[in-house]
Amino acid sequence: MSDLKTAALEYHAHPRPGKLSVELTKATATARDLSLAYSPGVAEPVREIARDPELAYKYTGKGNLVAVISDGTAILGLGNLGPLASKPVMEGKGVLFKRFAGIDVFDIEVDSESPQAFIDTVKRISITFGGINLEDIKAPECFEIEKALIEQCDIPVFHDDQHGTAIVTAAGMINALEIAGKTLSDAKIVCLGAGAAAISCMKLIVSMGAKLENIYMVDSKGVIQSERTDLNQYKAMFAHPSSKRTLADALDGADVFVGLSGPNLLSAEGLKSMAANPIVFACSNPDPEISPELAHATRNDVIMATGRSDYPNQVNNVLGFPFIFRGALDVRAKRINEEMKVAAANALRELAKLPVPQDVCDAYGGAKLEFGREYIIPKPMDKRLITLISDAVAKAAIETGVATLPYPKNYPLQSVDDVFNG
Ligand SMILES: NC(=O)C1=CN([C@@H]2O[C@H](COP(=O)(O)OP(=O)(O)OC[C@H]3O[C@@H](n4cnc5c(N)ncnc54)[C@H](OP(=O)(O)O)[C@@H]3O)[C@@H](O)[C@H]2O)C=CC1
Ligand SMILES: CC(=O)C(=O)O
Ligand SMILES: [Mg+2]
Repeated sequence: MSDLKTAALEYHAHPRPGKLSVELTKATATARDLSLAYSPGVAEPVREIARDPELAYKYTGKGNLVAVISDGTAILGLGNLGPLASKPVMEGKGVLFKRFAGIDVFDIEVDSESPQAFIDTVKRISITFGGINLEDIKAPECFEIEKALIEQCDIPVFHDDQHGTAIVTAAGMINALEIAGKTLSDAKIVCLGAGAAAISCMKLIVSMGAKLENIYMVDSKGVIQSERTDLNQYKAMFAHPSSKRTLADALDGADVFVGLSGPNLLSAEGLKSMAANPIVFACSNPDPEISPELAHATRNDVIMATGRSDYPNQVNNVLGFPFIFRGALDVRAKRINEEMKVAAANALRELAKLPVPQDVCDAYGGAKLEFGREYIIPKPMDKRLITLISDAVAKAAIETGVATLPYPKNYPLQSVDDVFNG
């Protein structure tokens, strides 16, 4: 077994299985404590919540509890391996929510026979939570599922692979283009993949200034263009007249490659045919569309990012979802709207340009990190993410009328330790 495989299995198995546990937040040492926590005292908040459902936020953990829910149909880039196999990833998302934003998570893996069964299941349990993070659900079903749940639930419902990925990709792409001396409005962009992540990423960058006619989306059957008759409505939004048919056709002269598809699908030849200072976001997990080693060996002017933690420029939704939910929960937003997403992308993009604190450099091997080809986007360990992104999201929620609480007294948060000092 490879070192990483052995270490990863050991990490998950020992000293106890999994990565998360439930912790107590109140005293439980005495009979008196138990008579408050459970019978008879627990009856008092029950009566209060029955009288006024909003009081669930006051007397239970609802307001800081997010459900991470999957059906296991698109686990990372590993494919449809079923709900149980998705559990390590969902627990992993729980780790990130807690570590970076102080948010409690129940991971829920749903064995559903249809999108409607999944929707019904999630709807029925949604009252337990302050928010719902949908994860690793394949396209096109994910679009219908998310839309229905947003309509039916009065808490934020957010498909992370769509919007978390889009926010982080947009931030990284705008910064990488700036470093390359290019602009989003002129960039020729190839997106390999036309699923949950790809469709949402391309929609967000169009809303931030990219031109639809400059985007070539490529699925497993080739370039998405007007003569295709096999496109679902989501792919069809990106069809335009073009003589390009293959990934190789699309890459010729392109400024940007975004991979949201699967492993090793971008060849050295394809990369060679791109324009000067090509930007390559090979975001498939765990194995990117092209390895950074091959990309750098192929061209010395490439600006390279992956979704992984072990290379520079990690374009991964971990830079988004913990902080976006933190901001949304803290103003009790009813939904996460487009303005909140754009605010998050802009906050992330701007943070990359600020001087990087020494503790962040130390967590990544000690070398000085500075805005440039090897540092286009902040690192997940940067404590300023919660300060800036959660603040931007909360303010956007307030400004657009989806917040039901005022700007929090403890904002902007200086660290995750500030969360309950409100
Ligand atoms: N770095 C990050 O933060 C994130 C990365 N991702 C990565 O993006 C990838 C897709 O995830 P997601 O969108 O959720 O999954 P989906 O199942 O929704 O979409 C997968 C897409 O990949 C396409 N695809 C698969 N094989 C090929 C191929 N050989 N050539 C061209 N296209 C191909 C599929 O094409 P078709 O439509 O023809 O079937 C489909 O459009 C995964 O690898 C995942 O790890 C996802 C979210 C976040
Ligand atoms: C990062 C992530 O959510 C994915 O690869 O699916
Ligand atoms: Mg995912």
